[in-house]
This record gives sequence, C-alpha cells and structure tokens, in this order.
Amino acid sequence: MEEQQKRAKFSFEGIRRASRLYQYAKPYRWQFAGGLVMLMLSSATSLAFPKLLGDLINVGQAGELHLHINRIGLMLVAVLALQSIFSFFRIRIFVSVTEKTVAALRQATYSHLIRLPMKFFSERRVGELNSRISSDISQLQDLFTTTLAEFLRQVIVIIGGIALLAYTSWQLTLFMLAIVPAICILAVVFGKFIRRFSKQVQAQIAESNTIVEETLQGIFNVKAFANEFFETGRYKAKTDEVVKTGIKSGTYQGMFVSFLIFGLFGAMVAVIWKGVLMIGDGFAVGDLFSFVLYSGFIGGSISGLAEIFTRIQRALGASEHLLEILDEPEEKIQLLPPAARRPHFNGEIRFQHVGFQYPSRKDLPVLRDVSFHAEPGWQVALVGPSGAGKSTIVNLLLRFYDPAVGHIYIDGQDTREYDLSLLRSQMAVVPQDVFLFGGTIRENIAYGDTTASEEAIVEAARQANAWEFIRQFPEGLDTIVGERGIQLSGGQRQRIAIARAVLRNPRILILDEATSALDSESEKLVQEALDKLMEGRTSIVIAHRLSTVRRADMILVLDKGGVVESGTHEELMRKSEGLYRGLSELQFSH
Ligand SMILES: Nc1ncnc2c1ncn2[C@@H]1O[C@H](COP(=O)(O)OP(=O)(O)OP(=O)(O)O)[C@@H](O)[C@H]1O
Repeated sequence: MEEQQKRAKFSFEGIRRASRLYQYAKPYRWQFAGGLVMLMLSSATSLAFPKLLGDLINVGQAGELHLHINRIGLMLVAVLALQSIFSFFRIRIFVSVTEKTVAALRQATYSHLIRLPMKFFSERRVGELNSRISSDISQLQDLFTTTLAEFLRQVIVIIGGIALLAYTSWQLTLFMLAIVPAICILAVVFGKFIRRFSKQVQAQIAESNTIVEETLQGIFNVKAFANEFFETGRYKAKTDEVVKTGIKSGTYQGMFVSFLIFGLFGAMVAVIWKGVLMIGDGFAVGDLFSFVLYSGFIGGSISGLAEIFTRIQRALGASEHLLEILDEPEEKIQLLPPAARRPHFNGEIRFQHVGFQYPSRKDLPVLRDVSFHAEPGWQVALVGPSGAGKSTIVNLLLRFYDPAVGHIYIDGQDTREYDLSLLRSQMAVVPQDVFLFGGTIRENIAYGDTTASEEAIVEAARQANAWEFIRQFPEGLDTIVGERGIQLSGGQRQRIAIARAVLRNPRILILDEATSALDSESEKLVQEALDKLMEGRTSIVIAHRLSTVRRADMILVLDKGGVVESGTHEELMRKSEGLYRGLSELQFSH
C-alpha cells in the first residue's frame, strides 16, 4: 500500500519536480521551439503519404492513371523532399539544444556537488555520486534528443491521423477507435509493470559497477590482502543477480511485444474486414488502402507510446536522483578576491566546552567537553590512542562540521561568525596521506594558491626542502605525478604537501603526522621543512610519535573524546600516573 502511494506520488510529483530542470533549457527555448516546428512539419508531411498513395490507387482503378500520374508523382517527391529537410533541421536543432542544456546541467550539478558539506560526502559512495553525473544525466540527454521528439511525433500522428480518418469515413473511424484504445490502455498498464523490472536491473548494474570501481581504485588493498577471489565472487554474485532480473524482465517484455502484435494486428484485420464491407458509395478501394495505412500509422504510434512512456518514466527517475543532490544545501563558500586571502588572523584558538557527535552516528559522542586555549604562534600537539578524537578536533577547526555544544573561537570570535571561505583561507593542512592530483608538480604545489607566480612556487619548493629533488627530474616542475606520472616516495610527497602549505602562507597550520616511518634522511628533511613552516604560525599537530612533540608549547592528551591531560612535555612527564607518561614510557622502552 505504502509502496503504491509512493509510486503514485512519483508520477505527479515527479513530473512537477523534474520540470524544475527546465531552467537549464530555458536559454535555448526559442531554438527548441524552432525544433518543435520542424518536428510538427515533418510529422504532418508524413501524414500526406497514405492519402497520396490512396489517390494513386483510386485514379488507377478509374483508368485515369495516365492523366494524373505525373501530378501525384511530383507531389510525392515534393513531400519526400520536404520531409527530409524538416527532419534534418529537427535533429540538428534538438541535438544542439540538448548538448548545451546537458552541459549546463552537468556543470551545475558538479559545481553544486563540490560545494556540499563534508557531512554529505561521508555518507555517500564516490561511485554512486559519479554515476549521478554520468549515467543519470545521459538518460536525460536521451529524453531531450529522442524521447521527447518521438513522443510529440507519435501524438501528432495519432491526432492528425484520426482527424484525416474521420474525414474519409467517420463510421469506420469509430469502429477502429472502439478497438484500438482498449489495447492501448492495456499496453500502458503492462508497460508500467515492466518498468519496475528495468529499474531493478539498473540499480543492480550500478551496484556491480560500484564494485568494479572501488576495487580498481583500491587495487593495492585487494592485492595486498589477496582478496581477488573474494572480490570476483562478490562481483559474480551481483552480476548473476542482474542476469536473473534481466531475464525475468525480458520474459515480460517478450509477452508485452507478443500482446502488442496480436492485439494491434488483430485490430487491423478487423478494420480491413469492416472496410471491405463498406466499399462502394463514395468509399473507393484507394480510400480503404489509405485508411488501412493510417490505421497502421496510428497503431504503430500507440504501441510506440507505451515504450516512450517507460523511457520518460526512467528519465523522471534519473531527474529525481539529480534533484536529490541539487536540493542538498550547499556550504556557504564563495570565491575570495586575492586580497582577502592575505594573512588575516593572529591565530589565537580557543575551544570552549566543545562536545560533538557525527551526524551519521548521533548516539556516539566523539568529543566531550573539550576546552583548551592556544596563543598565536603556539605549537599544539594532539596525542592519544586511535579513535580518541584527534582528527575530529581538526575537522571542527576547519568547520567541516560545527560543534554540537560549546564554541570554538579564533582571535576571540566564534568560528561560526566568520565567512567560511575566509576562515579556510587562513588555514593549511598537511595531511597524513598526501593526495597528489594527476598533473604536474607545479600544479600540485600551486593547489595551495592557484594564482601563485613561478618564483613563488619555486621558493615554496625550496622552503619545503623539495626543490633539490624536483630539480633533478628532467622535466623539473613540469614532471607529471599521480596515476599516469611518476610515483613519488612518501617523503617526497610530504614535501610537496609542505610546499603547498608554504605557498598558502596560512596563519593556522594543521599537520597530520605521517604514521609510516620515513628513512632517517628523508625524515630529517621533512622535519626541518615542517619546523620552518610552523615558525610564526599557530599549528595543530596530530602526533603519532611522541618524539616529535617534545618541543610543543602545549600537548593535549585525548582519550575517548575528552582531554585527560594537558601541558608541556616536562609538565606531563612529572605526573607519575599520567597517561602521557605511560604512553611515553611505552614508546621509548624499545
Ligand atoms: N565521518 C564520521 N562519521 C561517523 N563517525 C566518525 C567519522 N569520523 C570519525 N568517526 C568516529 O569518531 C571517533 C573519533 O575519530 P577520530 O578520527 O577523530 O579519531 P583519531 O583520534 O583521529 O584516531 P586516529 O589516530 O586513528 O586517526 C571514532 O570513534 C570514529 O569512529
């Protein structure tokens, strides 16, 4: 029952909601109208054929073929020529409108998607979002280029055809109409039933594609865990499901087609039978011939409508998915003028009784009553066992999320009151797993400030101790890294990330220390670069090795979401029962 209600709502609400996507086509509405005119003209000319052929037979029957053959022949050629011209322009115009509309829709969806808050991304899979932009939009493209045009053409043929038929013989038209619409209604009901299956097949195909995408992206893990057979099994199970549903859907489709053939051709036979009985008295053989042709046109169009109806419903489903994304509220970010990006903050940070849980797991408090105060230029180290909430503190500072209770102040002002883009422009992150985009080293460093000059980039690389190794590559800054380029070592990637941060010149620096050990030479270079980078800025360091936090101005020891100890290394070491001292002894005992 509930399912049915939902589906009924889907039809009416769906069309209304999907019509909102019309805004992307609006700039091209006149062009689209031109295409519609072409479509109407080409459909109308196609309606002239049966009439002309019928006339040809009639004059033949009357033995006057030689008198009229040239006239009718020429008219047929003219109709053909007109139809070709109209069809060419219809396709050309519709394709151009569609391409532009679909590109606008793609751009709008992507630009919206990338502005959504982190909360949105932490709850969704990349593969799923990817398919929104690729396959859902392609379905809409089909709708605009072929489906809609087909739909209108069929409607014109049906209405125009019936009008012409009624003109030839209204009795025979009534007879035909008594049979065909009944079949048409049955066809639509059947078509709706089939649609359920094609939707299911699509969903299953999307799921199996997600497996391919995720395992290829994470191929390192798949291989390292020797899980090739496990993944093959998982993929096989999913694709086997597709086969099962696909075959079921195919069976019903087959039944649907046979039903249409039997019903429609049966109707045609009935019409011919009735028509033959009516010949004579102003109704000639040629008229019956054109009548049957028109009925064929109409029958074909009606059966085509059911398929088109299914396609429109599918496109409605796709637009529903897209609208779901487009309706998600964006983060309040904006393009900052370069002047606004200049150092702005002093870098004083205060957490006041901050409590937090992730929106996706509301029952699990991740931070409880976290309070601390860092003076500008301080180096604050966050230590504590895995899952203690260190990264969460950073997430809140970057305002990926807002605290559930309490406040975070920067320079005495609540972070919620700052412009989000300005706030983030004052920070830079050197993450644990450095992500390099598949481009040149130059582009990767310039990610910190996309307007930076060549000199600034080189200087940043120098400061990050990265210039030495970059210079040794034959292509220098233009060396391609990432998927299709050379693979950099862990230490090199870290230094690229540091150069990125240097270029950004942030007031607040966030460092997520790499957990993987670098060799001592590389470690020295990275540490040196980091020390230089931290100079004169407030920095929050997520420390995994206690050896690096000794010089911190303040160490916050976190456990189960709360700050259990805080102070300098010396202060904390004095607490004989303290967690920090315990952890410290554990790390240095071997
Ligand atoms: N996006 C998220 N949605 C729901 N829960 C999350 C999310 N991110 C982290 N958590 C949970 O919040 C808790 C704290 O995680 P957090 O990443 O802050 O810990 P951490 O101290 O940085 O750990 P580690 O040192 O292992 O990185 C964990 O229990 C984790 O499962």
